[in-house]
Amino acid sequence: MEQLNRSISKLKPPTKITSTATPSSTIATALAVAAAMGANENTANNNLRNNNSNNNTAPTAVNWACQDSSYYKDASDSDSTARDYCYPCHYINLYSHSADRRKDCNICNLNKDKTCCDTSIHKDSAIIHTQQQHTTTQPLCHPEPHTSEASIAGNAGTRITAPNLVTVVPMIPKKKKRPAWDTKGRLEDMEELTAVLNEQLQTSSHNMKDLSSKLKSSEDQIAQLQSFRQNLESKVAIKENENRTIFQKMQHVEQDLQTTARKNEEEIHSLRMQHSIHMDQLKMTQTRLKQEKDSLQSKLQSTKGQLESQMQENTSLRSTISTQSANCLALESDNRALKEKIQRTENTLEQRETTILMLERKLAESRKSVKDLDQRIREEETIRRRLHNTIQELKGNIRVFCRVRPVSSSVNGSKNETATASITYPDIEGRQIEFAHATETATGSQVAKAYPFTFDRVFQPTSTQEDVFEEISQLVQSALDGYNVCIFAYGQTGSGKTHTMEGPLNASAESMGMIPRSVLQIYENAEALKARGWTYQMEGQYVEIYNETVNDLLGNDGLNGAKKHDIRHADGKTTITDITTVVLTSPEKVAALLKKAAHNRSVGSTLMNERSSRSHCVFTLRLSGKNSITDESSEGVLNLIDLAGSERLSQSGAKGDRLKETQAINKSLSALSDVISAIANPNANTHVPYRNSKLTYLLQNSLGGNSKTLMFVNISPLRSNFNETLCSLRFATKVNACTIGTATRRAVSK
Ligand SMILES: Nc1ncnc2c1ncn2[C@@H]1O[C@H](COP(=O)(O)OP(=O)(O)OP(=O)(O)O)[C@@H](O)[C@H]1O
Repeated sequence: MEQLNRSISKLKPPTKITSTATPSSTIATALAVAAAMGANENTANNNLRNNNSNNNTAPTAVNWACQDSSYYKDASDSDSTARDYCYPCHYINLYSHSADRRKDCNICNLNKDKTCCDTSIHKDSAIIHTQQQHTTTQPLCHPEPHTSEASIAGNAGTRITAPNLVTVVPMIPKKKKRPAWDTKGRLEDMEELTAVLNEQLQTSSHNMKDLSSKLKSSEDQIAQLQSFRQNLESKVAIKENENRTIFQKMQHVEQDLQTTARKNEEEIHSLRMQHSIHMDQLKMTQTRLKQEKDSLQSKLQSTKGQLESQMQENTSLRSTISTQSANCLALESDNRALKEKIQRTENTLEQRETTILMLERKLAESRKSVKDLDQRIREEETIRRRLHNTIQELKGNIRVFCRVRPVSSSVNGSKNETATASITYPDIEGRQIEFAHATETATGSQVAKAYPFTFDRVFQPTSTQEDVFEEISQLVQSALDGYNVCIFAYGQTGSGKTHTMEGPLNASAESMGMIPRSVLQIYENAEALKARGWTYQMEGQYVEIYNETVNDLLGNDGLNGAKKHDIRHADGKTTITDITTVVLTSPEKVAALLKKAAHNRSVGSTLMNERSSRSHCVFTLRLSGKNSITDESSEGVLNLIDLAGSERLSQSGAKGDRLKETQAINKSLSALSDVISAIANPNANTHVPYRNSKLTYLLQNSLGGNSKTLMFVNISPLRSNFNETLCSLRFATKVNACTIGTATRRAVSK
């Protein structure tokens, strides 16, 4: 059986039905063959019974379908796809092998829920289940043809009747074999057998008739089936056409698909490229993000640390807040107390406001009186200036101060050279100085002789720059008031003229000379006078007279007559051509000016000290004042002069250029002496020889009758310098004896 099943399952399903044999004809043929071959009737009967019993297993389920269930899908088959057709007979397995659902009817293409042309085809699910079981458990093709209940679509009304297979063939009784000698008995058995066989023959004839009629009906059925087959073939042809069309369509679709696939491949390729680029970018981004992540993590760590510290701080702040809350309560109570206090204060304030109003009235009155007082001060300022001038006049318009320089610690030499002269200061007012010097008489004996001198002021070696300036500050004030003031230092080389007028290089506040101190005082006084309506403009010039040549110490052209400068006088004013004039707006600017002058003097000669002692230096400060209240104006000039050393030619032993220098110096100093003598002469018609030297010509307006002049005579305390000191003191006495006219103020009152 299994072998048969396997061989059947190997059969390829035919596309067309080629055999017209039906299952019923197969059965009849089987019976006929069995009979013809004299096969044991028991075997034939058993086959029939088996078939009947098989038929009984699923009598209804197989009525409408091919009974050769071996062509149907066995449940155990690995191919799980259910077959729709019985391929050999082309009958239709209407049902799916799935037990829980029914497929569409393959004949009418309608499912059970719709009306089929032959409703008998469709069975309920229970029957299908039975069919299922039958199909899976019955491998052989059922001998039964389609039942009378079954019908084929397209052949509705034609029913195929099942053959009657229950006609029983009489059985041949079994008898004991008779011995050979029992001829009668054997004859009787033969007769009996003949009767049975006759009966069987009759029955078989009868069956033959039935079978013939059955054959006829089967042939009808075959005819029906053939027409059904033709019907199906035409359907198949239509389907094949449809298949071809579908196939062509499929080819088109395939081509389209291939084109699309190529396009897709290209797209995929470009997408892959993009993808790789994106991947690279993503990797870079990933790296960057990783770095950012790392930095963020480190930041997070630090932030966590900060957070923790802030939390700690928070905790401490909370405790502070609780403390502060307590303090706040205390403060609130204080606040209440303060409010009460404020209320009391406000009351007091109101009283004070009344007082303030009263005071404001008084203030207005006071302001008026202050204004009056200011007016009086201005008037008194004018009076002060007049009185100041009167005092200066009383002191004398030409005054002489003597200053003895201290013995320098750096002085080296023999004992005679470093020995100091015998100097005394007899009066307590500080106006007298007396030298005691031993002189040889005609007899050769040594006689001590006294040389007393009296000046307006004598400064001892211990006197400071401040002491000296205190005495001349009144004259400086006169320049601010609009007078011409001339202060010059006279004396031998090294007697301290430059120290007195300028001070040492890089001087401190204490060691500053008369020039910087005068400028500072002028600035201070000018500032103070601003309150009284005075504003001043200051201009500075610094020139050197060397060998009767005027050099500009503030210019950039160098010295030694690089540029020729002429002295001019006009309208009581002295000017020098091509000279540098610096507007002085602050004391610092004056300091810079002095520094530049010192630099120019130093570059003028490699032997700076030599040159400085051989030239006259004149610093001129012009002061133009204007009073915006009184509309007054004033123009004063302050000349501060460091004269060249006054060595006597006979004693200096100079030769060559030094001789020429000394001659020029002596000439100019002698001219100065002559000018002062002429000015001091009471005869008004006396000629004043200003033009005899560049120095006197330059100082013409400062030495004249309308100026205030102060001469420092600087002397050395050394005995070795006694003769020169004596000469200087005698010249100073001569100057001091002069009485020059009253100085006039260059002021305009409008
Ligand atoms: N009153 C003083 N106190 C301290 N030192 C002084 C005083 N007078 C002069 N000297 C010092 O004596 C030296 C010479 O002084 P200074 O150069 O002022 O003399 P001078 O008369 O200007 O000489 P020259 O005619 O050569 O220019 C300087 O070193 C200076 O510091």
